[in-house]
Order: sequence, then C-alpha cells, then structure tokens
Amino acid sequence: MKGLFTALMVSYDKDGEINEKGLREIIRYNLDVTKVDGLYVNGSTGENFMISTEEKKEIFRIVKDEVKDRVKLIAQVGSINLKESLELAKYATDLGYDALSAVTPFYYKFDFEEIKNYYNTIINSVDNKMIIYSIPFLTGVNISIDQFAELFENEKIIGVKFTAGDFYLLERMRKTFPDKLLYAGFDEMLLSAAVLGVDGAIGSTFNVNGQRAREIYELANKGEITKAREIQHETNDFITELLNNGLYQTLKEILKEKGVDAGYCRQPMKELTEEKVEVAKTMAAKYF
Ligand SMILES: CC(=O)N[C@H](C=O)[C@@H](O)[C@H](O)[C@H](O)CO
Ligand SMILES: CC(=O)C(=O)O
Repeated sequence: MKGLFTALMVSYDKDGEINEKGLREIIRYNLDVTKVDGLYVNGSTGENFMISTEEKKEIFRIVKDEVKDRVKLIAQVGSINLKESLELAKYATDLGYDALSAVTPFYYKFDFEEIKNYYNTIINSVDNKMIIYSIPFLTGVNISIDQFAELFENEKIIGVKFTAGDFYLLERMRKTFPDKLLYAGFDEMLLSAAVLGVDGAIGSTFNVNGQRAREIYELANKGEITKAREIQHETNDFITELLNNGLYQTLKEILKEKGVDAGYCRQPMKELTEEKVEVAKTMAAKYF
C-alpha cells in the first residue's frame, strides 16, 4: 500500500449527474498517463460530501470495474452518518477494495472517545484495513500524537492520510509509529513530507501532475534534494495558479484539454467563468 495515490476526480454533467464515461476516462488517464500506484476514491476531490449514498456506491463500483487489479484502491467511507459509513464499508470491502479510509467526523464537536468509537465501529464491522483521513483545515478536528497512538492500538487501523502542514507532528509520528503507513496529503508540501520519510502521498493534483509528484518523491527518497526542490518549485508554481483559479474546477478543465471528459463540479461548487476557463487552458499548455 505504499506509493502515490491520486485522490480521484469524478466527472459530473451540467445537472450534477455522474458521467460514467467521463469517470472511466479520468481513471484511465491516471493509470496510463499520470501512472500513479493507486486511487483514493470518494475523498474531498471526488466531491464526496455533496453526493448521495447510492452515488457513492455507483462510483465505487465503476472505479473497481475499470481498474480491476491494475492498481491499489482505497475507499473513503467516512460520514457523520455512521450507519452510512458502515454500509459503504461493507460495500467497498465486498467489491475488493484494498483498504478503507474515513475522514474524522466533523461539524459537531465530537470528543476523542466518540471519534475513537467511530473508527473502531467502522473497521471492526468488516474484514479490511483503515487509513485515518486527517484534514484539520477542513474538519476543525486535530488529533494529537497520544490520540493517534490510541487509535493505532487497533491493528486494523494501519495508517493516516496526513493533510496538514504540521511537520513537527509528522516527524514525531514517523519516529513513534515506524510500522504505520503515513501518507502526505498536501501536494505543495510533498518534498518536505518525503524528507521526513512518509510511505506515500495522496493528492488531488496527481490527477494531472502525478509524474512530477513521482519525481519529487523518488528523488527525495534517493537524497537528491536539490533536484527534487526544483520540481517542487515548478509544481508549486502550478498549484498556486490552480488554487487561485479554483482547485477542482481547474483540474477538470486541464483534464478536458488533455482529451478527458472530466465534466463539471457538483453544486454548490460553481462553474468557472469564461475568463477562468481561458486561464486553465493556458495552464494546461504551460505545465502539461
Ligand atoms: C482538500 C484537498 O483537496 N486536499 C488534497 C488532499 O488532501 C490535496 O491534494 C490538495 O487538494 C492539494 O494539495 C492542493 O492544496
Ligand atoms: C486527498 C484528497 O484530496 C481527497 O480526500 O480527495
């Protein structure tokens, strides 16, 4: 389960319906062009928190059908509706997903006991493994090193997708949990995380920029930091423009420039203005 995983985008049509043909094209682009080691399905980048349970299942099904066993698959099943998480955990496990992941429960201020119960309930309900999805800037949930230690007491909880810029915590985690899988979650900080010895990364920008991410990651692991830094600089020129223009919308527009029917984002996310579509086209030509 080590390596680079794309946080998979989903193609929606103008009415917000899943575009299956487009989704399959995005998947193939990731397998054939960006060449990642696996896909992280129904995460933030899949617009997961704006879709129904049935739609989540449909996406799990289409992805597994298109990928078969070519790369590893992680199913994000987290939800503050725990019954939904359990249903999705069973569904994805039955489909043959290699691991599950669940976002820390958000919106209500759940205490740690509740969070721990959530993870144990989900993963103990199925024959699978769990990767915690920690993304404090969106959820407001911070987990301390001692709390991670408590969660990791369950051997089925095998790692964490660490989407935070706290490199002190990441370093402590690496030292304390040498056998757990740590995945870097912020693509713009991939080099810094790789230097600290993460086991891989999970990122939205890998949908288009997976090859640069691979170079950064591999160069860092070989200790060729100067070269890796140059590619991180180039990557971050791209990511800065991306964040300024609208993250997911612009990624989709770039995919369209590469011939992939990536569609639109699900409302309430808005469409790009014509001007921003032009910016995205320029970015596609400049970086890819
Ligand atoms: C919220 C979100 O999409 N986070 C992703 C992974 O956690 C990242 O891949 C970022 O999109 C990326 O690093 C740009 O900030
Ligand atoms: C990694 C990320 O962006 C996701 O959860 O989709």
